[in-house]
Amino acid sequence: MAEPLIELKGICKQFGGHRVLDQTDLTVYRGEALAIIGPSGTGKSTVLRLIAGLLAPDEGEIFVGGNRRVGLIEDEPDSLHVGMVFQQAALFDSLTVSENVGFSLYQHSRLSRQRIRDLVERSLDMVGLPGIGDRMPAELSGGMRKRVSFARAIMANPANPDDTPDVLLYDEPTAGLDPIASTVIEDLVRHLQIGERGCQSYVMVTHQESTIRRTADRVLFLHSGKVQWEGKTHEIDTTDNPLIRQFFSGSVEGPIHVLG
Ligand SMILES: Nc1ncnc2c1ncn2[C@@H]1O[C@H](COP(=O)(O)OP(=O)(O)OP(=O)(O)O)[C@@H](O)[C@H]1O
Repeated sequence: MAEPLIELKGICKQFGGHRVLDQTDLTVYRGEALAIIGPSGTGKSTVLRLIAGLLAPDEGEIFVGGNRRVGLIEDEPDSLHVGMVFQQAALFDSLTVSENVGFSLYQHSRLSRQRIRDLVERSLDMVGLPGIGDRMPAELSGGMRKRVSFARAIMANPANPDDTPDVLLYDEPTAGLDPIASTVIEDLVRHLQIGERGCQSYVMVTHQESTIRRTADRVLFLHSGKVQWEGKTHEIDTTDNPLIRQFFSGSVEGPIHVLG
């Protein structure tokens, strides 16, 4: 039996009187690649922020590595290192791509500038954007900026192996990317999972079908405040669950109502 890394038990969360999560139970197991999917506004990013300790539940308990979390991550660090890859983070427009990607190492490490530049170039290479380190963010397309943000998010400090997270959270890393750029990121997510010093466990929030199929081993479908379906990724093709059938067919007919 796989070991639970993160457990959400009976979580309720509401915003402005709207209950987004309603007695939600959810477990992330060690070594698994889990996708959380579901219609827009159903609370997927909220779940990631709860897992990350950036948001506190109104009710319920969160266990991280078997320990009950009290408060937010800023109050008390977790016993496990939860890493985040939130690509929406804006780039600094006045810095070059290279300075953006290496920002954290320039600020907080004792590595030489040349070493950081080499690491930055490797990271840019991994997202399929070699040789653009001297450009300014304004010169890039939206999709390129997103990949540069991804390159920044996966920068590791080789002088500090403890940097490797126990679980990584990805919030829509391929949204807005063309199919080929999406494949580059999807392959990279898997590569980061199995690679040397990789992080074996991750939670992926995505709407993109290719990303669900290529990066997840297990899928949770969130709707109306609860996990309504869970299964192995290949089971999304065989289940007769009406929510899954409607979601993957894209039909407006069915139990999921399109938000206006
Ligand atoms: N800080 C907040 N203040 C007010 N409302 C919020 C806040 N965060 C989330 N919400 C609301 O909670 C609901 C769920 O938001 P969330 O971003 O978790 O959904 P999601 O499933 O990730 O959506 P999408 O797929 O569209 O990104 C939405 O109605 C959203 O407007």
